Amino acid sequence: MTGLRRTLLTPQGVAVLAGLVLVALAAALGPVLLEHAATTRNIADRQLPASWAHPFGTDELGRDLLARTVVATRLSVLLTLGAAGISVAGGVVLGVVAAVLPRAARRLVTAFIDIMLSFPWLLLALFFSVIWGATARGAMLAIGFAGIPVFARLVSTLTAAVATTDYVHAARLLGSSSGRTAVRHVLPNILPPLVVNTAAHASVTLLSFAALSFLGLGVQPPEYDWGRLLNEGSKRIYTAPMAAIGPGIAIVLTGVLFSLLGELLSQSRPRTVHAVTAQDGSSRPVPAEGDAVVEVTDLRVSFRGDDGTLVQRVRGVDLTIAPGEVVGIVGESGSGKSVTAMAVAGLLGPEALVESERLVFRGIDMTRRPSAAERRRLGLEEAMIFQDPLSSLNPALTVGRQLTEASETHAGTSHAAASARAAEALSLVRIPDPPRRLRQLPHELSGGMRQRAMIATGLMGTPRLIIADEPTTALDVTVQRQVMRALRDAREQTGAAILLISHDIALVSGFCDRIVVMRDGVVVERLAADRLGEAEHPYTRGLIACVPDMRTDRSRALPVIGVAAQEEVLP
Ligand SMILES: Nc1ncnc2c1ncn2[C@@H]1O[C@H](COP(=O)(O)OP(=O)(O)OP(=O)(O)O)[C@@H](O)[C@H]1O
Repeated sequence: MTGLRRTLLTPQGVAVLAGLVLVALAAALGPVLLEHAATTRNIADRQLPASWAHPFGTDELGRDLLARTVVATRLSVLLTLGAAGISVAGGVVLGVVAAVLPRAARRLVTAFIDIMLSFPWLLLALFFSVIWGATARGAMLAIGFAGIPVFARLVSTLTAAVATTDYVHAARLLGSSSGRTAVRHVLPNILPPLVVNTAAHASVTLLSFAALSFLGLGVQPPEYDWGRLLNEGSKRIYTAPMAAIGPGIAIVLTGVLFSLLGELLSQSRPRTVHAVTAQDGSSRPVPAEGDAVVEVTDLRVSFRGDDGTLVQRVRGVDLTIAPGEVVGIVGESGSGKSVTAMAVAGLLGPEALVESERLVFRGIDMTRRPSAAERRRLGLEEAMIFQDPLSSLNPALTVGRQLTEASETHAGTSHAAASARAAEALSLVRIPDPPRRLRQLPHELSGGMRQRAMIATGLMGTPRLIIADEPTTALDVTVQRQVMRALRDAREQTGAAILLISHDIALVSGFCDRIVVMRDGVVVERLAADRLGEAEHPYTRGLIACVPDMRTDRSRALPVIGVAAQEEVLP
């Protein structure tokens, strides 16, 4: 909102606002104040050229064309808004449906949208106007429907992009239903670009109305809009040019205003973020010791390759995490660390084929769809911290809103109690001035603070497992230390187990109890963190050899992992 206000206070913003106010006044007051001048016939003054008395001249019945142009504002603008509304509403419905349908049906709808888009827009409008007839209503429906494919494509693309973001994954992890996720997380984030495009599209819609009315297919006498006036004036373009230029100016200026409004809205779009969950009680619940938090046996995850064949990316992984244990998964990029963690969290999408002998989180079978009660438990007991804190927080919601969401939803905590808990969680991860930070949007926090806010999100429930997927990769070294300290504090406070994913074996060995080394979808070695020196697998030793220390000869290149593993170039 601040961004919008700032943009509107620029000279361009003020000019656009003033123009829009003028158009709104003409639409509201024109038919009231000028109806008489616009409709009174005066045969003596017929077809006069422009003069001081009649700046746009008069028509063949002696009616003042300036008055008629002003009066026509209302119908022109209403028809434009009506048609744009139809395009947007139809586009949102079709676009969201296209984005959520199963793969085959989605392809069908997308192909239909693509075919519609391949026709020039005005051609579609002409086609529809033949169906609905040459009336003002028919033109509005025709232009509105012709615009639906444009918005359907925009919405399906935006929805698909938002649906794969970390904060939507996080919302799913917190047990948010599809409807709630769409309304709370997807819609607010596709709304700004949608509004921007709607404003820009309105100018095209206005021009299309003018075109249809000009062709005699739109508004019919005795009604008149700017296109109709342009049509009538064009017949006298050589003798009384203002009869056509007058309505033409109205069309162009209003169209430019709509375009500029779209431009201004796009400039003021905030860049955003989102985070957390909670519970009321004053004393922080400590999970009971007992069975393993995570039990994974023979996990296999496959994705379809470009040629349609299934490619196994995780191949037979076994993993057990005890309560409170800190386990690290290390391995080079593409080794399957994240996919393993996402499978544990139940966050892999339908594109992944997950098979396993056993995939259990605290008694919940993660291979099948969880029940409502299990979803609630998962929302409170699992926390996920992704690599990029900016993309893991919903940019459209305040930090406080994101922190309190899960506790209010799943634990039934009151808003006041959840807010107090959120402030407590932020202090716990050492974010100063929690009340102020809770009111801010994610982009107003620094990168390290955002990551710590994500950790605080996990503290709002009763976390049994915190999955941190490369939580410090995007941060500089000092901030990395703060984030790792926050993670350690979180563990001490809650007793939660931690699954830390990283390619940095030094970071993992300093933080974890146990290390699991993955390569090419397979676990190649398991080690106690304090026994790195005893690593046996050449790949693990290669990873260790790549970590520089105080004794490293800086004039020599570090070993390359693959080469180190193959040639066993090891310390
Ligand atoms: N949605 C997906 N569709 C197809 N392939 C995928 C998908 N997600 C992951 N993969 C593939 O699975 C393999 C393992 O990916 P994963 O993200 O687990 O690697 P990683 O070890 O976490 O590496 P990084 O540190 O780069 O994230 C990669 O080859 C990746 O391309």
